[in-house]
This record gives sequence, C-alpha cells and structure tokens, in this order.
Amino acid sequence: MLQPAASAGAATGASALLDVQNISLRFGGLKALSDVSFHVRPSELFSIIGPNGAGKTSMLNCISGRYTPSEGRVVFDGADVTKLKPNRRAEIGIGRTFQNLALFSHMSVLDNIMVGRHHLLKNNFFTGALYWIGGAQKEELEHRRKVEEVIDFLDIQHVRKATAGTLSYGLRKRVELARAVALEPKLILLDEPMAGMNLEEKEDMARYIVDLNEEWGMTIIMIEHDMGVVMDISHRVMVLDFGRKLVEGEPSAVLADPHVRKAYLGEEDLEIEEAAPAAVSA
Ligand SMILES: Nc1ncnc2c1ncn2[C@@H]1O[C@H](COP(=O)(O)OP(=O)(O)OP(=O)(O)O)[C@@H](O)[C@H]1O
Repeated sequence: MLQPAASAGAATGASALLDVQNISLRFGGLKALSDVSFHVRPSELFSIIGPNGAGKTSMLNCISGRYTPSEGRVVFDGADVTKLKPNRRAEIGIGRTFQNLALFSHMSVLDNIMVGRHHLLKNNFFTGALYWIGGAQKEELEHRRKVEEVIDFLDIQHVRKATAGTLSYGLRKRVELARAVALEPKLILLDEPMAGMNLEEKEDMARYIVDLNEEWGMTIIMIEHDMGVVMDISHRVMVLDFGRKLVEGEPSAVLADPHVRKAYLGEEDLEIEEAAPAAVSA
C-alpha cells in the first residue's frame, strides 16, 4: 500500500531502526530536500529512487552525518543522531558505500577491508606491547576471523591479496561493499551499488545485497537508478522528486502510481499513465 507523504511520520512506530523526521536541507538559495519524512524497519531493504538531482544522495548524507540538515531530525536506534559526526555514526552502526569508488587503490583487498574495521579495535598502538600477554592478540584473531567471513560471503577469496586498483570495476565495487559490511553495521547505506556495471556484474551485486539482507539480517537503504533491480529486490521504495517525497510504498504500488510515472517518463506519457490503476500519493 502506498502511504501519503504527510502520514508517514504518524506511521512511524517505536520499532523503526531509522526514523527520518521532516528533513529539509539548503545549500544557499537551493533547497535540496524539503520536509522529507520516512522510516526504515529492522531487516528491511528500502530503496530511494528519483530523477537526477532529486536529493537522494543528499538524504543519504544527512543519514550518515556528512551533511547536517537545516531542519528536522534523524533518529537511529532510538537516539537522536542529527548532530552527530560521521565517524560517531559509523561507530554506532551506520555504514555506507559511495557513489564513486572510495578504495585505497595501492593497498591489497585484505588491507582495504581491515582498514574498515580499524575503529572497532579496542586495543591500539600503545597497548600493542601487551600483544603476547593476551587481550590484543585475541582481539586481532577475532578481527581477522570476521574479515575472512566477509571475504568468503562476498566471494572475493581469489583476489584477497591483489592490489585493489588492479581489479575490474565490478570487483572493486564488491570490495567496497565488503569493507562496509566488515564494520558490522546495523544499517548500511548503498549509494548506486550497481552504477557502471555490466548485466552480469549487476546480477551478482543484486544477489549479494539480497543475501546480506536475508541471511545476515542487515537493514539496507539503497539508492539505485536501475528500476528493474530496485523493483525486484526492495521491500519498500520511496520516490524523491525536486527534493520532495512523491510517494512511498511497496514496489508494485509505486510503479503503478501516475505521479511516479510522470516524473520518470515525462508529460507526453501522462495520457497513458492516467489510465493506470489509481494509487495514493503525496
Ligand atoms: N555540497 C553541495 N553543494 C551545493 N549543492 C549541492 C551539494 N550537494 C548536492 N547539491 C545539490 O542538491 C541537489 C540534490 O543533489 P543530490 O546529489 O542529492 O541528488 P541525487 O538525487 O542524488 O542526484 P543523482 O541521481 O544525479 O546522483 C542538486 O541540485 C545538487 O546540485
């Protein structure tokens, strides 16, 4: 069922993992986001779609802490994180990947993933002297075990020692996902995980995302332009247009909504769209 944008806040229950409340974001005179509210439940695969410049990445940046909204609140796991810095949000369980690859290209795949987990280590350089006495060694072993588990899960064993910069684009995107997953986030934000991929790479990536959600129970927010993939794997979809929430709901209802079809297909197609089944929108 589609929910009108205005009622989304009211539908938000205490059970939401992420509760985005009336977010607006301005860059000088430009309003990138206008009063957007939505929530994401634990173990949900939630997608944000919309035309170029609709505000999708800006929304992800408000959730990860890269941007501070001009108005509104971001509540994660019951706590108001609106003013929290990105590194603190990562520590409390908000992980992300980027639209453009953000790997250390001269480092090995394994080292790239280990870097991702670095902040989870309780022991540091100064406690390193105690390594052979106990705590740090145990922690390091557990740390490596988790990294190897992620490497196995994402099928990148064969490139674990390769230099990241030498890999195909599709594999580099998968390593980037592995690094974010290795942080063991409660919520992972994926910004166009399939951009620039060929069909086979897209199918692989879609399968890994579904497995992370279904087998690992990971809560996911994904921005993706490939409508086929979005409609196929998402539990719910929110559509942004010119910084406003257009509609939110299950994929089939969103796809049938005339406002969504107009935003994607343009005015000239509206006549056909108006014959589509009526649905509630914002
Ligand atoms: N740091 C910034 N400074 C100024 N304007 C920005 C900044 N970031 C985003 N914008 C503007 O905010 C609007 C929304 O941009 P955003 O990148 O969030 O859209 P998007 O839906 O993710 O687009 P795309 O699909 O092309 O990635 C655009 O007009 C963009 O130019």
